Amino acid sequence: MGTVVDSSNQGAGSLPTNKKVSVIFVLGGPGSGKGTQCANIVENFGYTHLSAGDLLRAEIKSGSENGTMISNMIKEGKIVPSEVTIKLLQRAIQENGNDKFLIDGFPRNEENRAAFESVTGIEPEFVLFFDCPEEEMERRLLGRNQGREDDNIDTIRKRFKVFLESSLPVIEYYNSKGKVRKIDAAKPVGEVFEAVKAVFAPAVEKVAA
Ligand SMILES: Nc1ncnc2c1ncn2[C@@H]1O[C@H](COP(=O)(O)OP(=O)(O)OP(=O)(O)O)[C@@H](O)[C@H]1O
Ligand SMILES: Nc1ccn([C@@H]2O[C@H](COP(=O)(O)O)[C@@H](O)[C@H]2O)c(=O)n1
Ligand SMILES: [Mg+2]
Repeated sequence: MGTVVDSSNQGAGSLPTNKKVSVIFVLGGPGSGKGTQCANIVENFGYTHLSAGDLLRAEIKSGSENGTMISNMIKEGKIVPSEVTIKLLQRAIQENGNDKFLIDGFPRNEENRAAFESVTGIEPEFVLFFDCPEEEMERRLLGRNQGREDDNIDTIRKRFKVFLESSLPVIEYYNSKGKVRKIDAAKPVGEVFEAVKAVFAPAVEKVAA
């Protein structure tokens, strides 16, 4: 458990200023199936899904002053400064009644990881890592058809490079702390979810016992 302090909400309003939350980071390369499996976990285990990428895309749509910068970074497959993404995550956590969150696609680099920890004081319960070969991820992204501006071959290659150079070291960091639960994400959706369930079920059984 960690505590999210909402400094923009001190002393007034209906949101709690300090909220204890349990967080699981959901990581893996672009197209590894993070969003797909988070939807299954939400349905079966009562977590709230927060996708950092979705929050950034919503921020662009909202007409925010950061919108153009975020949009340019996403088109280039680059990582948006932590300060921006962490504010969006903190707000989403504060505004949600749940206390259990899947944070999908974050932390994406060492700056994300260190800043989130120092700003929120939250350590993840564990990191769910969807491991998938690049050829399979590329095939999935090119077939996704959700109109994402970054699902084109040029940006996909840039995103793979960023994943290898900046995101994998974060997974290695958590692995050195014994926190990574690695899933073979190259299998069909149902089989991947069976492996995910095996990670979540023991925790639920312990609570029920
Ligand atoms: N195990 C799977 N087998 C085949 N296709 C899959 C599998 N999991 C997800 N997909 C499909 O692959 C595409 C990418 O999946 P998804 O959006 O869940 O990935 P993601 O990791 O969230 O990607 P991104 O990092 O780009 O947001 C989607 O079209 C999804 O339906
Ligand atoms: N922590 C993050 C997460 C995402 N981004 C940017 O959004 C793009 C799409 O992310 P998905 O998880 O939805 O694939 C990503 O390529 C980054 O440009 C980010 O900056 N920081
Ligand atoms: Mg996704």
